[in-house]
Amino acid sequence: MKVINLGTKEEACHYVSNELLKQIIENKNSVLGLATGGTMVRVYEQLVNLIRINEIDLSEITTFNLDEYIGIDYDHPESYYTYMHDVLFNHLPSWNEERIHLPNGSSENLQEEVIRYEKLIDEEGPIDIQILGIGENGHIGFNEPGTDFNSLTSVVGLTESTIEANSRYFEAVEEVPKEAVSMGIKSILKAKRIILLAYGPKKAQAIQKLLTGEVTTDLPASALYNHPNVEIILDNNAYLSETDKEKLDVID
Ligand SMILES: N[C@@H]1[C@@H](O)[C@H](O)[C@@H](COP(=O)(O)O)O[C@@H]1O
Repeated sequence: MKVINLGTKEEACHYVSNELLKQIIENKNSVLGLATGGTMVRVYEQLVNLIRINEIDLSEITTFNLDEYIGIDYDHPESYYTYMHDVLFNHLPSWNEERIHLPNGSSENLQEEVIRYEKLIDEEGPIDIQILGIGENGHIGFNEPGTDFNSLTSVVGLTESTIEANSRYFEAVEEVPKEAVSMGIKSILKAKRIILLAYGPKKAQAIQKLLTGEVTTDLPASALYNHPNVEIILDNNAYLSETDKEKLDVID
């Protein structure tokens, strides 16, 4: 695992958008694993600019998103389908909608849906680059603490802490869905290369735990130690110096 502190949010996001760009330029049939959350908004803004400047055709690119809420329609303003279209897909005309994949959290048969999605990843994959954010409790995708590292795409319950953290995107905490369809930890680790991006002080504690090197289901992101090609991209706020760590112990 490589851990790189790029100092600022802007630089950290730029590293990720630039690696996606390089992948797309290298192979016009690339398969990208995409993530949502506030963390990725700037990455996608930068990527849109880079793709426009370089006049890149995206029609052969395949994308898979990590997760989608259950209990809100795909056209709900806070669905990940809406997020991805608002932030990335609608800004570039050459995406091929048939190659854009998100789990369908509104499916009437979720058991079939999770099998369909995992099978599709296997058929169209492997994913060349999977980008990840991290939850304040160390979740990746919507794989909460306690999730088996062998998990495949499934219906998952969200913890109180995730519901609370994600309530900033909804009008009230009661409106945050309590379940989602998420790629599992094993599904995520099928990617050839993984880049996890974390910035800001709210992620410092999860990153601090990750960097202890302990591999435990209490911290889903620690499963990444079982993958040979992972980069953790940070800013000064998410990466704690020794002095900062002491402060964190005091807070604990
Ligand atoms: N399911 C998503 C994750 O994929 C994301 O990485 C994380 C962090 O979100 P944010 O970037 O808004 O802090 O939580 C959400 O719940």
